[in-house]
Amino acid sequence: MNIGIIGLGSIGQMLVKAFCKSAAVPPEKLVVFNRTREKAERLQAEYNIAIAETAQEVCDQCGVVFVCTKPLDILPLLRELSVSAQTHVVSVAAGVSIADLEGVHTGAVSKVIPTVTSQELRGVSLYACSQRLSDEQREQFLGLLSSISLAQEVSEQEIETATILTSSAPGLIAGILESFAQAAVRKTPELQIDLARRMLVETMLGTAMLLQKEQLGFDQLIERVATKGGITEEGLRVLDKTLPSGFDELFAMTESKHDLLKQLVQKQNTVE
Ligand SMILES: NC(=O)C1=CN([C@@H]2O[C@H](COP(=O)(O)OP(=O)(O)OC[C@H]3O[C@@H](n4cnc5c(N)ncnc54)[C@H](O)[C@@H]3O)[C@@H](O)[C@H]2O)C=CC1
Ligand SMILES: O=C(O)[C@@H]1CCC=N1
Repeated sequence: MNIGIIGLGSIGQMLVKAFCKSAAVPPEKLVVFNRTREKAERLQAEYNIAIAETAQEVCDQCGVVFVCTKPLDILPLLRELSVSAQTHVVSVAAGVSIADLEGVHTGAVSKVIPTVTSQELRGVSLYACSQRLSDEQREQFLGLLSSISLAQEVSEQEIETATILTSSAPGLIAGILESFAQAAVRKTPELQIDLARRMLVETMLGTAMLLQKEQLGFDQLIERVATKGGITEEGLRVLDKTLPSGFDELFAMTESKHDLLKQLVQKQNTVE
């Protein structure tokens, strides 16, 4: 069965690369369409995927179609298309619900929140499916997500907060690391910023591996690093003072943005 991808921005491209890297989908069975054809051609040069002339062609040729456009482009695009009820439509958009998707497609629909880290076959794909999926469709869908990530089913109540932890997190972590590196250089200008960044990346990789390989809890790792009466303890005290309120604000602001997006999507449902 062919797998379709409409929209080749960050996430559409990640899916192409990850499905090819994991060998979950033979490249010739990946059928893609992007508004700007050059993006598709660049990917084709590397992966030998098939390029469709239109989004409709993707839907006509594929049993599963990942729609990877921006949230406000999802429903208008699906309304324009004529998609067989046999086709499983998967939206990756934040703020577009299963009910929204069921309103524009008569067949099976799912929602997945992928992460850019799945290009390295790591990270978590959050997903929620409609009741309309057959056992076979569900198994195939899970197989695809599991080939590129840890596939985690979540309720639509959980998905927004979980999105911040899994899908926004690579960007947020990069922001935290940049701030960490900049502060180090402000403190000690002799230290080169690029060296500070490289040190943090290597340290982050090592930290993640240690946590995972030894199945350490965060508290256990802290205990291992923070020598009693030592230096790290002082740093942790500062973080305890400043981070909780910062993260509370982060979740409040991202929730507001999710709410705004959902309102705009709902407006698209009522305009006709
Ligand atoms: N970037 C990320 O890490 C994540 C993004 N998402 C979701 O993925 C979706 C896409 O996000 P990005 O990839 O970051 O955006 P992007 O702006 O990089 O990509 C959107 C792509 O869709 C194409 N496009 C727009 N309308 C189209 C149409 N009618 N037909 C074909 N192609 C069309 C654009 O040319 C562009 O290449 C959003 O809905 C976002 O919520 C979800 C999880 C993570
Ligand atoms: O920032 C965004 O809107 C998308 C959804 C989650 C990650 N990136």
